[in-house]
Amino acid sequence: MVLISAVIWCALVLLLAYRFYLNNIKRLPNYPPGPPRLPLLEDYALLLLLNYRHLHRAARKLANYYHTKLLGLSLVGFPAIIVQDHEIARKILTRREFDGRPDLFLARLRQKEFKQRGLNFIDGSVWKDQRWFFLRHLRDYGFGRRSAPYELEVEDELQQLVEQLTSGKRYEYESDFMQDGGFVKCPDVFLVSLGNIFLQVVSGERYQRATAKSLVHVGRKGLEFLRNADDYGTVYSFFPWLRFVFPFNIRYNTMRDGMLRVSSFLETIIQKEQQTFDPSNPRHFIDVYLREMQNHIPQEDEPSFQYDQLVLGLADCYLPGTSGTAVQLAMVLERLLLNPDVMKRMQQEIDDVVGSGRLPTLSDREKLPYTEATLRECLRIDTLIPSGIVHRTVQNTTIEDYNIPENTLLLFDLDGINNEPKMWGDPLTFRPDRFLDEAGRLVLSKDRSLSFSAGKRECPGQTYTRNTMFLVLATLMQRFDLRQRGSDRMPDIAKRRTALIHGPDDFWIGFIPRPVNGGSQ
Ligand code: HEM
Repeated sequence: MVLISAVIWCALVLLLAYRFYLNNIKRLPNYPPGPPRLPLLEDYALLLLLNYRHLHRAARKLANYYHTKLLGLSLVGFPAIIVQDHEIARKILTRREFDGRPDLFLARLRQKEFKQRGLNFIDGSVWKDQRWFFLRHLRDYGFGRRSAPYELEVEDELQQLVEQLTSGKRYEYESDFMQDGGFVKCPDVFLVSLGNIFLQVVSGERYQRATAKSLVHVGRKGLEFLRNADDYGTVYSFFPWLRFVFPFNIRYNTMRDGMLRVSSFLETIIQKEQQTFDPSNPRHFIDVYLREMQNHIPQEDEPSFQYDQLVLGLADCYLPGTSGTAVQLAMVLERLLLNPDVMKRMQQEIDDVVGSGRLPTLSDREKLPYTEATLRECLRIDTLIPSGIVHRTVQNTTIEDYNIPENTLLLFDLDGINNEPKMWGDPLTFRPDRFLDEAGRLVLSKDRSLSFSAGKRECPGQTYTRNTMFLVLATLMQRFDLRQRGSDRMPDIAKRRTALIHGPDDFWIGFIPRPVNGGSQ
């Protein structure tokens, strides 16, 4: 009897072990190479062990170890593939079966009631409709295209930035990011201008300097989300209940509070506009969306053209347009501190073409190829979103002869691709000239970077971002030299961290006015 029981127990244990092996460790047939699927935190734990500061670099290390450009992992209960190669990434990004998004808890925690809303983390027909509507109608108010009235507003906003940097702090709230001697904290110093430049499109209004405290506050909250989330879903997408457990609740609360503050700020703006809304006379994007909400008959479980979709859709634009772009600009300034010759050459170009009697405009852009090339080099070498935003396969498919099941996650090592030695030769050298020909003309085909991704999910803010960053950078270079505080060290690129975005910790920098008659100092 004892023997029979022992045999039954052994068989049971073996059976359970075999099931565990099949479900958790055995790799899918003909699946890209990678480590075995580990229990609990799966390969996320391995990435944390290899490089918890930069998960995308940990994945690259594993890909090198397995000699593959397509690394097969397992994340949040799904098979996952990390694409390391430029050509393969471009091919995948243009195939429709890779356009889905996974339903991650990280995405849901951004919404008040944990609903899947916004533009970043929805898919299917709702995503197509919403993305189209946002882009189509934001453009009407100047987003990502030439528009004389909008450009005048942007110019006025940048004039205010120049005034602020020249005259120093005036309001109490500015002491958090402005010190005597023209020193300001990055990225905070850009939050008001970038906030206003975006709000002009969506609400037709900008905050005056005296009342712009809320733009700094909400920009900081956005940063808290971007600096605490990560591109692999965070531990909360594996175990959402961890948000109730100390000390995991701290990071969770920071992310959630950050996102909810951004949303509630945008809600305040929407509600203000609702009070004077007239459907026959739309004044800006919010009005156009509110009008569509009135005309739209909601279907069950279909969030198109509903209030909470407007809020999170705007948040998905406001966050990268302010906090994200401010960090990218902060990295531009770091590169210029490290490469003063590049800064001098840009200043010379701007002096020659624009002079100092007016601010640079988008019409000057073609005649400022070195400035444009510098911006492109910054976006390449310092890839803001190193792994992009995770995609999902919507059907069984293949990549490079590997079988890829439906619901596989896809991450793209955009940072690795933008810095591939094979493609760039000397990727770690900051060299804007790589985008110019012998005559100093910009050659767009030389810019094969993927900082904004590609395909149908490509960043819809790309043109808007390039326009805005060009104007900010050209204005700053025309009007100021950069200087560090005596006690500060030169930027150390190796000290940066990667969360959802890559970037430095906050730092201080001095803007020293240049002579107004043009010419470098
Ligand atoms: C330096 C600034 C920016 C960078 C580097 C950047 C980069 C990216 C990347 C890599 C993606 C992922 C694309 C994919 O899934 O394949 C993305 C998506 C997105 N970006 Fe940007 N972005 C920036 C600024 C902006 C701005 C200013 C806006 C809007 C005002 C914006 C709105 C979006 C939206 C809505 C998506 C999701 C698109 C979709 O899922 O269809 N981004 N961005």
